[in-house]
Amino acid sequence: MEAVQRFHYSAPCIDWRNFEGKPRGSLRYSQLGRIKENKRLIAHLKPDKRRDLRQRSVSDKNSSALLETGNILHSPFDEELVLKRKAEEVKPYLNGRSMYLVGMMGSGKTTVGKIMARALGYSFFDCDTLIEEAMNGTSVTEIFEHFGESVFREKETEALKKLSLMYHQVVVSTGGGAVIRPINWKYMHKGISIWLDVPLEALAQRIAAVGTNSRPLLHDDQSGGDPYTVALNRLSTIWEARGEAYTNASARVSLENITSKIGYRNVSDLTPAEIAIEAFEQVQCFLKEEDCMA
Ligand SMILES: Nc1ncnc2c1ncn2[C@@H]1O[C@H](COP(=O)(O)OP(=O)(O)OP(=O)(O)O)[C@@H](O)[C@H]1O
Ligand SMILES: O=C(O)C1=C[C@@H](O)[C@@H](O)[C@H](O)C1
Repeated sequence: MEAVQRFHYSAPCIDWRNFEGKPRGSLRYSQLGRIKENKRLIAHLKPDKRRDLRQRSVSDKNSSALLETGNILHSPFDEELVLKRKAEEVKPYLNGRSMYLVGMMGSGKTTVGKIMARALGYSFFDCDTLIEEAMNGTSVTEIFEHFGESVFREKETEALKKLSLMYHQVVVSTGGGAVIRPINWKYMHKGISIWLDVPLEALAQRIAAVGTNSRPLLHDDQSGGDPYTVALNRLSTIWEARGEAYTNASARVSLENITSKIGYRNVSDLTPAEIAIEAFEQVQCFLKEEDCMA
């Protein structure tokens, strides 16, 4: 319990809807002192060393000693507890409403969405998978190739409509482009939409690592650059066209902001569970605002 309290941080509620271009971390931190202290303590550690410490803290019976050296040196076990507790805090105020995760390709909607669903005791759906099932197992890439993007977008809207009308208490990982059609927002606003805002460079790194086979909009056989550069160029073009559409979401989870808040150096140091915890915090902020406006 104590470990939970040490790790606990409160999310600053920000009015990010005054969005101009790509948001960058510029929050007012209520716990700046603690963050600075954390930074000072771990600044000299490389990410793998920090992970090392986290791992050690799980196996070490006296793990509190490690935890006391800074709030960030928590173990996955602590993360689970915080996650569970956050989910329990939020759940009564959701009134069964579903959550829709939006964000660019590779932003972690599926990874984080599954964690959130498990913590809430909700079911999880991946919109791309539902479309593939509705097309008798035809993959997203094949749908794009054989039928074109417009058919895929129609199917995407049908899937979101069905999800929003037929299901409650679900977490949905939407396709990266679900935000571009206003009609889709009509369905997603029946629940709470959460934007996973990840810097393009981090997305390009993840995508370069796994390849673009299942992401037809990122295919680029012409440019011939290395996978990271190709992915970054394609993502930048897509971002230009739809970045602003993500701001329709009820809540924004900025990986850059969490990174500064916890005191990490890179967004790639964040675990999916840490991101899920922040998502619950931002949902709480949204619910409070909603309550004030009612
Ligand atoms: N916090 C994280 N740190 C490092 N890698 C991550 C993180 N979250 C997700 N990933 C990795 O990034 C890749 C994309 O993640 P995921 O499939 O969850 O994203 P997505 O938003 O659902 O993608 P898409 O919309 O393209 O289907 C996966 O290989 C996943 O393991
Ligand atoms: O960003 C996009 O437009 C897409 C993202 C994927 O999840 C798939 O929905 C499809 O590849 C299109």
